[in-house]
Amino acid sequence: MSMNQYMHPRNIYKQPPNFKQLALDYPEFRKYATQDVSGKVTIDFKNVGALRALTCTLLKKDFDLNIEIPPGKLIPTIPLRLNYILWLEDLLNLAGGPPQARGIDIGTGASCIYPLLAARKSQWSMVATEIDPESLKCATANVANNHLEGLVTVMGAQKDSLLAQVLEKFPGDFDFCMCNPPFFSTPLELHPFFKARKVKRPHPKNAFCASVDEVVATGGEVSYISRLVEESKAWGPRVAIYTSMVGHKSSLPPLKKLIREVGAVSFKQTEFCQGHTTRWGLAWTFRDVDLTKIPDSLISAKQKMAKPLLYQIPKGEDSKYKVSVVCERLVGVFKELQFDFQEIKRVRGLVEFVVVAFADTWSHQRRKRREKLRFSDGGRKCDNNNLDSPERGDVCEKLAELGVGGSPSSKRALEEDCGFYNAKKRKTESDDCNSEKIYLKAKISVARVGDCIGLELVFFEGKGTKEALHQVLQFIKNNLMKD
Ligand SMILES: C[S@@+](CC[C@H](N)C(=O)[O-])C[C@H]1O[C@@H](n2cnc3c(N)ncnc32)[C@H](O)[C@@H]1O
Repeated sequence: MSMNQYMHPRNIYKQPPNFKQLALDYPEFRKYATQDVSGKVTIDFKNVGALRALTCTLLKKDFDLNIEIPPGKLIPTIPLRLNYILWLEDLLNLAGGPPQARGIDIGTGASCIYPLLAARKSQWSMVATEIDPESLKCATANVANNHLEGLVTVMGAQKDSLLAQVLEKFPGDFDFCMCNPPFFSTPLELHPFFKARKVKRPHPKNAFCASVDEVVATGGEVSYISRLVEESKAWGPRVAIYTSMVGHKSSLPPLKKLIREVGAVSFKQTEFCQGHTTRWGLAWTFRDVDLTKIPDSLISAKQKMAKPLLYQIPKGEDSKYKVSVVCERLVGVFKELQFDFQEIKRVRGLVEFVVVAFADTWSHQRRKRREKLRFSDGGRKCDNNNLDSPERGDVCEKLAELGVGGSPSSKRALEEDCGFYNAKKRKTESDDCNSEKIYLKAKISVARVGDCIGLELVFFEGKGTKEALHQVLQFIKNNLMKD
């Protein structure tokens, strides 16, 4: 499935480029364009020349940038690169940075894509580093050809350092740093067999268009970005927001752990989607900025489609095992937790509520309950819902299929994508805005499925993140049907 719909909301390539028009307007692109019997114009994505022409043409058409990419060097996909720049814009707005930000691009490549886009699109001033002499030469030429030397400085770099060489050479603070690291640890990983790591995952559709040195580094991206995180610890607030792209989902947990360990104040994770490719972005800061506060409207549709939490209410006495009784008790729980709540739908076998919490009113109660259990029940976990029961699986599956109350159809699990860590909470003007005060907003539905009753909880927004919803579900499990 193409994931263009999940691109950043401001990405102009959410609407795919019109290849027919590109072929009419740009002779270099036309060379690679073919028309099928239905009149549809396309290119061969396995042809490196066609990919290079597409990238150069889009840069020319949409950003008035003229770039050269030598044979064998990485050809950047523009929609994905633009996703990263737009996310940086959001982060910088959050940090109250100046409109003309000052940034560092680590490993800019022959195209110098990020600094050129940043300078042309947003007038940011950029220092770009590169270790490969040929790429360095080409990046410098690309900047000059576009008359952007006033905003972009390209500098040769040493392999053993990522940030130090820039921060030692250029005084003053930077608003951000960015990095598209070499994702792989060995050239073997570039083989299509390894790239299609999962049975269900299709083989890459595009030609491989980079040199091995550009995309392979000892230890792969985890080691590379870990170096960046370690270096960021040394430079702390000299750079307002440190960021990196991440190529593999499996790299996120160790990196987030390290970000926590080096004492970042807050961090944020995002997804960059384009075509059949998903990449991730990590941002962290040592300044007093809460990166988790990216406004909801800017979170991609995919992130909003959080996987709902499902729970089958264990069967008890017949007279109490009714949707109406469960709802009554649920309302009791909402009141106990001081939720603002509203019933938004009631049809046969289905009731939906929207609930809003302005503080965590459940954690203490969980602790007290756990303690009570430890003494009364020998520490056995009180979860009368048998997680291994096949029946439970069926009901949850059914609930998910039903998409109770229009819940998201996507079943892809989403990771916790932000953290508060040591956030030094400071009252700001925006704290007075109501939505900023929301700790948790969610939809909670009660539905009958066959002869069972299930709950579905969907996270909407709130500082408590999805973690808070997990905790609320746990509270409901522990309290809903108790007498
Ligand atoms: C995956 S490429 C990214 C190129 C470009 N930023 C892009 O997104 O298309 C990684 C680049 O980082 C460069 N590189 C690797 N280690 C580096 C280091 N320590 N300092 C600066 N550049 C480095 C490589 O030569 C390569 O050009």
